[in-house]
Amino acid sequence: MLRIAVPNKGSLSEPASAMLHEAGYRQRKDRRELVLVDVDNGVEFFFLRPRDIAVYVGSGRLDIGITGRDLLLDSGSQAEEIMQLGFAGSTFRYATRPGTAKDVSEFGGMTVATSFSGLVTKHLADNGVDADVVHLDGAVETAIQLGVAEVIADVVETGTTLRNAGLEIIGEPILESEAVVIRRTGAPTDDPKVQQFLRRMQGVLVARRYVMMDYDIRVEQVERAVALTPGLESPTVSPLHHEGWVAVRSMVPTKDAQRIMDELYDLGARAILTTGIHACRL
Ligand SMILES: Nc1ncnc2c1ncn2[C@@H]1O[C@H](COP(=O)(O)OP(=O)(O)OP(=O)(O)O)[C@@H](O)[C@H]1O
Ligand SMILES: O=P(O)(O)OC[C@H]1O[C@H](OP(=O)(O)OP(=O)(O)O)[C@H](O)[C@@H]1O
Ligand SMILES: [Mg+2]
Repeated sequence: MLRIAVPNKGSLSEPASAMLHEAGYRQRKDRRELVLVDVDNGVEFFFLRPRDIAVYVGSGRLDIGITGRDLLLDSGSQAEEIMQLGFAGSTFRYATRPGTAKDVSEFGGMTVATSFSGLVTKHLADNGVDADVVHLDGAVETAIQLGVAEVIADVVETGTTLRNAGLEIIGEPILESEAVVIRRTGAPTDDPKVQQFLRRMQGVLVARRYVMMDYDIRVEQVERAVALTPGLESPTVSPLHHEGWVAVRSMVPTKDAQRIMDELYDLGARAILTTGIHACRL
């Protein structure tokens, strides 16, 4: 059985389970369930703290896991990213009270509070900055107000939490993070069970990002039309009973679908339809 670590709480938990469910796997109904065996799909899910997932996978006890890139790098585990999942997107950044420092190079002698001390210690060292790092479990924004640190390093999504704490972002992002699939560093890449899992997850991403578009168009315009809807490989073009017309079927990115429909209409296409994709294997 393939053994997979899934976040049991926090920002990663619900979207990860939703994606696994869309990929056809059983998911827990009760948040207190710790292990779930999906016999039909040959998979065993372990619901673990997001922060611990890289440790389990890095130790080789579990085959793969879903976690955040920031948590993976912070852990220092022998695990590597093998797929990006497109949710829990955030940046990891320094922040201070206005006027404290303009750049990481000015943090020397200061104290930096963070829940990601592995990541921050490495980043400061890489930049040749001699600052103290104090590890806190969460709500690190408050550390400055309470005098524990002059600088914090934390996850920033909208920036609202920082603004509410009267803090400003300093310098470039330390990293850009999102949910990722990880495995033990150097594990064999050709394990068929892992490959099948990745294809299923890829199928969910494609189903979420693309719609199927169908339209009818005059033969003379078909080259210009398919330039707008090239599809992933090549569009299907079929003859219509009505002579001089063809039907075209192609996948298009959901975010571009309305614009493409307008442009196809202007080219003379008619009966332009989009339909959702529920699942796919590329
Ligand atoms: N506001 C957010 N937007 C996007 N991603 C986030 C946000 N907060 C945390 N994350 C991501 O979630 C992961 C952290 O997981 P964790 O469950 O520890 O944090 P959390 O969602 O803040 O939960 P907790 O309630 O335990 O603090 C990291 O990969 C982080 O980048
Ligand atoms: O930029 P924003 O959109 O405001 O989001 C970022 C905030 O979200 C997370 O906090 P969370 O609410 O999980 O609290 P925590 O600090 O206890 O983890 C993160 O730690 C930041 O504080
Ligand atoms: Mg949090």
